[in-house]
Amino acid sequence: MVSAAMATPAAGASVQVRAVSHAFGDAARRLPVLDDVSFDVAAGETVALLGPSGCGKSTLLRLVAGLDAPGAGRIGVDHVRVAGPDPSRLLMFQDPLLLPWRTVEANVAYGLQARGIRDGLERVGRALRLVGLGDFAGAYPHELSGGMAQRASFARALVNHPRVLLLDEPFGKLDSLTRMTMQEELLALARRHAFTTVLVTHDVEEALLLATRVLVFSPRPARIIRDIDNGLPFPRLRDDPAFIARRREILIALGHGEEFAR
Ligand SMILES: Nc1ncnc2c1ncn2[C@@H]1O[C@H](COP(=O)(O)OP(=O)(O)OP(=O)(O)O)[C@@H](O)[C@H]1O
Repeated sequence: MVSAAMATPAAGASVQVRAVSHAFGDAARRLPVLDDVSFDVAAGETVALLGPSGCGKSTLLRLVAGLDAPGAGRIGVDHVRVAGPDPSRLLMFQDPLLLPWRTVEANVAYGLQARGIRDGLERVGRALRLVGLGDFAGAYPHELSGGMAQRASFARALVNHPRVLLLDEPFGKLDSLTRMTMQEELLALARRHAFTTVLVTHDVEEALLLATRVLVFSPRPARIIRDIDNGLPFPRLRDDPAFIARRREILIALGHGEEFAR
């Protein structure tokens, strides 16, 4: 569980996505994936990206991470053009991607060691306690449950003091109860440390529980078809009529018929 006493010195950065278009392939077999996408994420805000499978959400996240450059348009963080990956902008996937031959502590320390950061182990200990894995520093990934492995992956991100966390369906492989716990923990972490979060999810409820704003994308090539300000107060309750109404609005925007949107 998340410890209230811990603090990381990260503060969120703002993100600017301006007229971004992107395609894969060559002139003969061109696959347009993003079509003139523009949005801003304020520092500390959590924005959820929802859209049909294969529309281009992960591609957009990779562009914000700086892993690829957009075909057209511009991506900025704190109004500085993104020119490549940076530890302050971290991408986390559905799969925790832990190295099986390293302990949890060594997995979390990996990026810091590579960058030669001296107080690395202290930072690792803090991050592990923050995600409730303080007693599992010496464990190997095969000794962890799915939820614990994803927590270790979170710790590996937090230890870098990220300013922007880019989450690509981070809870997609977890059972529904672990998923709920992890959602609550992410919410607590994001609110306490004020890092900026861009969350790709297929789960409308997850988007509404966590995000301050929900962007709904069209089928590929992805365009923003709805930008929903999710001003629901915390704690957000799934059975709150306002929550249900917003969920219905999003499902209809995603093209689901009235009968399935209830
Ligand atoms: N490196 C690549 N080379 C060629 N095509 C790619 C590449 N990466 C993604 N694509 C294609 O781009 C489109 C968008 O993929 P992307 O993974 O961004 O979608 P997504 O919205 O995240 O999908 P899902 O919700 O199913 O994860 C898909 O048609 C995919 O096949």
